[in-house]
Amino acid sequence: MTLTKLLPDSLYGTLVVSCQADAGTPLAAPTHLAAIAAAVVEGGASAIRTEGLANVEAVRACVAVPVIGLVKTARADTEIYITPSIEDARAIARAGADIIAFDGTARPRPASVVEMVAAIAESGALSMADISTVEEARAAVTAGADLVSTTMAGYTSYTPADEGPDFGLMRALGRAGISFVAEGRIWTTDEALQCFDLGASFVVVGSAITRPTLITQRFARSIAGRQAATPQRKVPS
Ligand SMILES: CC(=O)N[C@H](C=O)[C@@H](O)[C@H](O)[C@H](O)COP(=O)(O)O
Repeated sequence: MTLTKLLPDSLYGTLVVSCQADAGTPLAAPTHLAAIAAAVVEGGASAIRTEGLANVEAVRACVAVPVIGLVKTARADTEIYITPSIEDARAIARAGADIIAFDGTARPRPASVVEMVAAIAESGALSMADISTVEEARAAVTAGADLVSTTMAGYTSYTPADEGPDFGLMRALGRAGISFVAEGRIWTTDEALQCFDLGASFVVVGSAITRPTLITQRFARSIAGRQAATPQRKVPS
């Protein structure tokens, strides 16, 4: 059996960590993201999901685990920003990704899901369709996607943007007999375990592990809220 055929099985029941940083933020450099990737692999991450060609290359060179690659591209002609085109997918494969994540939603798009899956298969990588509904998941599976992930739940105009993971979608995917990866707004270990209880093949956690600005904001806001409700006195001098 080829490595790519074995790959999804090797990730089954594990934690994958997404290492991404928005352009212009302090960690947005391939060396920084590769260092974070190495650190989370030491902590037990079974694979790394990362964005941008230079980051995929740097992470690939730095860790021995599988790399899920994508590019985020803001285009005037489409809402689709996760690996919108066939050329993007080919470039990510050349950068060394084992799995290529792409937008698998039903929105108008430069290349169809069928075309994206075919191009990714041709590149030798596995495809991961980022979906937001059961119908999109079903269409991606029919198109031959190797994995479907709940990544886009809450990020399309027709899905609810809850604070936490979309457990409702996971439950519905399970009921429909569709294998899925749980991704998006998983902030606690309990939430990660609940994803597995609902049938997730593996979970992808990003912000809660690798975005220190967001993690710090959560602590700072929570502490500021408490301070406003019950002000703490200063230690008497
Ligand atoms: C919607 C979208 O563009 N998601 C992106 C996909 O690669 C990333 O920004 C997320 O960090 C990733 O999906 C992990 O999710 P979270 O950071 O919530 O654990």
